[in-house]
Amino acid sequence: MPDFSPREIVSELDRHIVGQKDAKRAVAIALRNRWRRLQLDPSLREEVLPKNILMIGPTGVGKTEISRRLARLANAPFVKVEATKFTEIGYVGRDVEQIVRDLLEVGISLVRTQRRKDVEAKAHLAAEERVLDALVGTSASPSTRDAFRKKLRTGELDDKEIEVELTATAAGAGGMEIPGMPGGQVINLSEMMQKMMGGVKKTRRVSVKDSHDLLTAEEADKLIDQDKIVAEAIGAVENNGIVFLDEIDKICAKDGRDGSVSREGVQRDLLPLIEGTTVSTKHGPVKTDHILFIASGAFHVAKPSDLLPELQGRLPIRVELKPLDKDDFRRILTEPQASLIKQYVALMQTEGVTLAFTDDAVDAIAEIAVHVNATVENIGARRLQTVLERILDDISFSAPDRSGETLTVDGAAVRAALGDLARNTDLSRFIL
Ligand SMILES: Nc1ncnc2c1ncn2[C@@H]1O[C@H](COP(=O)(O)OP(=O)(O)OP(=O)(O)O)[C@@H](O)[C@H]1O
Repeated sequence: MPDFSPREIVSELDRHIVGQKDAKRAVAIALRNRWRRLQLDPSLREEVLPKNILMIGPTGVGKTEISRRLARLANAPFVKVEATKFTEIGYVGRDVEQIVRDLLEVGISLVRTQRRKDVEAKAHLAAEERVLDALVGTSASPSTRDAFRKKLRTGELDDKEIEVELTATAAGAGGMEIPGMPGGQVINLSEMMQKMMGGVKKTRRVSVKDSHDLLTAEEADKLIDQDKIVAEAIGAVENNGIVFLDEIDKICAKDGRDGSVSREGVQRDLLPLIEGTTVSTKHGPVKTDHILFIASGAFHVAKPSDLLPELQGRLPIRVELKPLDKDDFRRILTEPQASLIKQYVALMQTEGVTLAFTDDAVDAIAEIAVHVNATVENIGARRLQTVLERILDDISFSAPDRSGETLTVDGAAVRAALGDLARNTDLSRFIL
């Protein structure tokens, strides 16, 4: 786990998210607390529970984005779940445990990617040998092999087709849940087959270029110990995992009137996960005590105090995210490291088109987004995407024919493209 200070975490989040200082501070402290906890004596470490967070704010103002970026920064397994999903018909109480199983799958693929990277150089060489075997056979003289190796490295042989034997790995292959069996009792057929037959081999015809990634991944998997990956992933989930529970306000009302599952019931089901329980998964038990839960909701109708008292107690840190105004939109368009405008400029660059936006244009886009949010529906910063897409529709379509040109979008162009549309509420309901 990286040992960033709260200040460093906030400044890292600042590179992607505009404003929302309180929320950034809260998640930064939560992350640092996890690092602090891991420095403690093991006996005390078990006692320190995470201070889960309740984010309150309208849609599209950065709640998910802050949590997702935090997870990426911490290299932490992360899942986002809509709490309302569990009010659907057909829901059975223990489905909430699936959250932890999903989190573990995310953790496993995170750890596997890291470990693959660690052995990449070695795996790369081993894969090269296998490509050479396929090209010249195993009995070719060393000088022939070397000659081909050179050609391989310069990419001369990229398009040549070869036959390679690949193992159908258990990795990623789904397990099969047996109806009626308690959750987590899963039979993984491909894993069983592998154990019985020592791996199922399959011959595939692929180009030299494509074979390389496949073989490197396979060689890397041979170099890493799968059991260790699972053990490490369980550790990462238990100590470092983050669950983002969206729409928690929607499970506040006392009872679903439409025959769906009682909302309070869903809160009760969620409670043990947040309080700390052990969930059985096909990879083994996972303890949830130290998983960080970030719950989020608009709380337009229901209030945090409408949640079950036990749940309120488990979400002690409350942060409010502010609605975004025109100035925020202007900054969101331009400041973040991969802001929407930077993305469009880069995309057009691939066509040889130089796209530029004047300050006046950014101003006009922000203004239209605020206007449509106010008159149609407030979807926060997501509105910028629909507005920009509309403005750049023509340019996007004709870009391949305009290679070499510089296209400047100014305020007048924005207003010309959208002014009438934005003023017509009925029309913008469909288009913007
Ligand atoms: N303050 C912000 N700075 C930069 N980008 C933002 C900001 N707020 C929202 N966005 C962008 O808007 C989009 C939606 O934001 P996000 O997913 O965080 O919404 P949210 O607040 O979690 O809403 P919901 O509860 O509906 O999921 C994302 O693409 C995000 O990058």
